[in-house]
Amino acid sequence: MSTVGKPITCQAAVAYEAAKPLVVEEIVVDPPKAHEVRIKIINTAVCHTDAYTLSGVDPEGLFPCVLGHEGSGIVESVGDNVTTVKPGDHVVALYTAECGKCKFCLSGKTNLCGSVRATQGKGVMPDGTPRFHNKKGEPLYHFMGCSTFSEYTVVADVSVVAIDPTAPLDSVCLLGCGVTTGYGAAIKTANVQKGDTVAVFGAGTVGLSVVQGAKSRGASKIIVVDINNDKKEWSAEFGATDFVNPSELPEGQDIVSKLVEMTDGGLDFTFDCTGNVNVMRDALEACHKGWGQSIIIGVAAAGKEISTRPFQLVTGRVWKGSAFGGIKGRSEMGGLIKDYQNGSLKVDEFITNRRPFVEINDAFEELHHGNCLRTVLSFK
Ligand SMILES: NC(=O)C1=CN([C@@H]2O[C@H](COP(=O)(O)OP(=O)(O)OC[C@H]3O[C@@H](n4cnc5c(N)ncnc54)[C@H](OP(=O)(O)O)[C@@H]3O)[C@@H](O)[C@H]2O)C=CC1
Ligand SMILES: N[C@@H](CCC(=O)N[C@@H](CSC=O)C(=O)NCC(=O)O)C(=O)O
Ligand SMILES: [Zn+2]
Ligand SMILES: [Zn+2]
Repeated sequence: MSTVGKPITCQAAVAYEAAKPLVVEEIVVDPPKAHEVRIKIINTAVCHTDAYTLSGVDPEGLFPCVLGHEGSGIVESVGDNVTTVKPGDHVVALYTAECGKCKFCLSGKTNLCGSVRATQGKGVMPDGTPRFHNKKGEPLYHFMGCSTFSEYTVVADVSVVAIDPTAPLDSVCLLGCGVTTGYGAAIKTANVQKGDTVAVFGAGTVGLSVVQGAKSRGASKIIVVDINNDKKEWSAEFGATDFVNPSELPEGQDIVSKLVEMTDGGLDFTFDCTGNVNVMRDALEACHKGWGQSIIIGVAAAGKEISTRPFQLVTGRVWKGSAFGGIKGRSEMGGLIKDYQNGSLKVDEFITNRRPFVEINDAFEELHHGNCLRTVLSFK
């Protein structure tokens, strides 16, 4: 029986309260309105940002909500005036929308899109209402315009991209965030060039994706900095030339001086992939005087601020940030999928764990373990 135009009751993981386990239960997902798309999610992974928001430190965090933003699936139905995807299309959800028409999209300067960001940050669809409610009839907030921790979700048409149907959904879900973010930060935001020296702080999926982006550009030195030695082997597999554990430096040496010493004065590019503001400072200060650029990717908790001596910038170091790797999801996802399919972009290598969706709380738990990069959850 067709579900088109009808509410769908399905399984989801609801975050009712900060810092509490998700509740796996049946929720009701309303049909898509105009310019909206209802997706049957097939796979979703858990990103550190989901854990960050669940922990309660995200100033935009709202409860109860349906988290999840690294997901792939199949379009179930579309609302009026949707022209870019159709039922049956295989898709990846996009937390960075691309409308192609707003000031941001038309600027040619950024991948940030202004079309749905305001309502996205308030946990509702562009008309100001949610499409989710629980069995008691209580509304549930959306998250990052995606909410992939539900068997069915509704997203804005600008927040979804159709992909090659031969691409395995249980791998390419990672292109919805972690892999794209790190890889794009290296090849787009920083635009690393052959021979450049690079340091990556934090060897999670995002950081290791920076590493593979830097390697693909021919960086001469790629130093991974992580407090967990278990990340050393992975770092080498993704292309790092060196690994430094800052907690194991000899007495009197700090990570900045160590990196400056290793690179004859500092790095061409550094990347923060930890979300720790002290690490962000180290990453900036390890840049080469005159031209080094430090890219902030990590997400820091509410109230945290970055600081450094202005002299660091006066003397030519540049501090910048990167969201979704500077990638425009609807224009550029197809290229990333091709890179994955032709073997030039590693994706499967990040999948350390697989679980049925009902085990989602275990996936959150293992995200905090050094031996896990990504857990991919499957609905069926
Ligand atoms: N800007 C954007 O568009 C995006 C930002 N993010 C953010 O990027 C960051 C990384 O995400 P993800 O890769 O999923 O996260 P992970 O938790 O998998 O990776 C972070 C890594 O940093 C390590 N680490 C923690 N503290 C330090 C430190 N002081 N020095 C060096 N290494 C440290 C962690 O070690 P350990 O394992 O021991 O904890 C871990 O290996 C997060 O803040 C996330 O919210 C994610 C996606 C998109
Ligand atoms: N809600 C947080 C901001 C979180 C944040 O910076 N998100 C990243 C993506 S993290 C993905 O895993 C991002 O792209 N931000 C740009 C945006 O438009 O949200 C807060 O308010 O601090
Ligand atoms: Zn993410
Ligand atoms: Zn736009």
